[in-house]
Amino acid sequence: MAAADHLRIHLRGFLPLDLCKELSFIHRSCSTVGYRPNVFSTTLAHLAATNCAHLILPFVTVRERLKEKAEEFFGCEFELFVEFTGLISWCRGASIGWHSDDNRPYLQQRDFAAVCYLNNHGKDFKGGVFHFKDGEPASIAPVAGDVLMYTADDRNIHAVDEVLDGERLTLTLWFTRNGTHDEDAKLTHVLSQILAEHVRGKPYSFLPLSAPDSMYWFSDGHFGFDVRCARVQNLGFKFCKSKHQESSSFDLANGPLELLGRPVRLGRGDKIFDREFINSLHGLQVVQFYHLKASEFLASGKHSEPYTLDNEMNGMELVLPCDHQFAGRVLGDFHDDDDGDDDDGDGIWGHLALAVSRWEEHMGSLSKELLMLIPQWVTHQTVFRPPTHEKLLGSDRAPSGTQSEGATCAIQLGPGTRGAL
Ligand SMILES: O=C(O)CCC(=O)C(=O)O
Ligand SMILES: [Fe+2]
Repeated sequence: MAAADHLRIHLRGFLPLDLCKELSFIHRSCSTVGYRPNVFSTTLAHLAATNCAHLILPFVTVRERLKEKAEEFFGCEFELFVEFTGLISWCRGASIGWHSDDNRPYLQQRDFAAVCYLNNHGKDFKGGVFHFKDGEPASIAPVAGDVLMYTADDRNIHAVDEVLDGERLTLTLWFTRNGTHDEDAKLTHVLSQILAEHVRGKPYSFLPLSAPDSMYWFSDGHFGFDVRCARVQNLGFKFCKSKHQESSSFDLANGPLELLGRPVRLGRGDKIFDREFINSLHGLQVVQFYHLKASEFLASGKHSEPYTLDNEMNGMELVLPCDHQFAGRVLGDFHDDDDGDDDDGDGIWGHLALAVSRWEEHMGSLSKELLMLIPQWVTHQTVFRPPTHEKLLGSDRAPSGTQSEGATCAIQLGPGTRGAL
């Protein structure tokens, strides 16, 4: 079958909804301001650079399945490399006019694209419909779990309508025949360094490391916000000072946003959750994990872990130059009908306490899995899921080709660690 025979395919329900949600969790916990106006992105290289290499694991199986599907459909078995993998979200105002995906000199290696939709047009965002200039299907309104694959050349000129409200989220991959642009070679190089440090006595830590503050700063030239603050705010929380912080003793050479790289606590209303997070990204990941898991916590009947609250909010909220109204306009108000959480305060704090320990367990188990896999990945210069590894991990990974990839969330290998293995 020649590639010319098949230019594009719309695959419905290719990604399980659990995986869509887990990838959304990763994006909302780790994204930085993206490469174009009104866009946020989370690349695998960024995850590796910010102590979050273990969060590459939920991508591995779907990445392999997408590459296999592209090779089969476009008739180029064993010829393709993944050139780029990223979570990309477009917020209000983002759009792209008619283009092909190889339309710049530095993009000419791109042969095929796979765009996986992680949320729904109409429900999670308005606008953002995809159009091909010629041929069928002509227009695609994103549905969570659907994938669009197409050749990256000018036989697939396409455009995306402006996003009018909410945040439109995709997992986007490009494939190439050119091995010098192999993303896996770059990733395995970085991961081998991480493993070498771990072995040499700097134990792998799953506590996130902040990138420079400028990477989280979103601005339209007049107003601005820090995306870490905005995403915590969007779920009803705010960053508060650490209990031990004497702000006067800080030398904030680069301004108040520096406080987001230091220990923080989480507040809601007039109460502070009395737990220190190593930095704002750590707090943000736990809040997003709480949101991801709230309905599961309710259904399991496990509602709470012990927690204490500090009622002294006065003067404790971090004063940052974030325009929350602007952030609300850009990112939209977050609605998720099935998070299962009502707004009664006690339930929220109990669930947050539960999320803290479950987050540690989950990240601890992903980190162990990553450290086990890196040697094989480095040997083969490929990021892959060895079949024997699935068996070792037990029954929570169904065979590929079924609704299976979301299962990484279910793995729990034991009690929480303290962030370093
Ligand atoms: O997100 C989409 O539907 C397509 C985006 C696109 O065309 C691109 O990033 O080149
Ligand atoms: Fe495109």
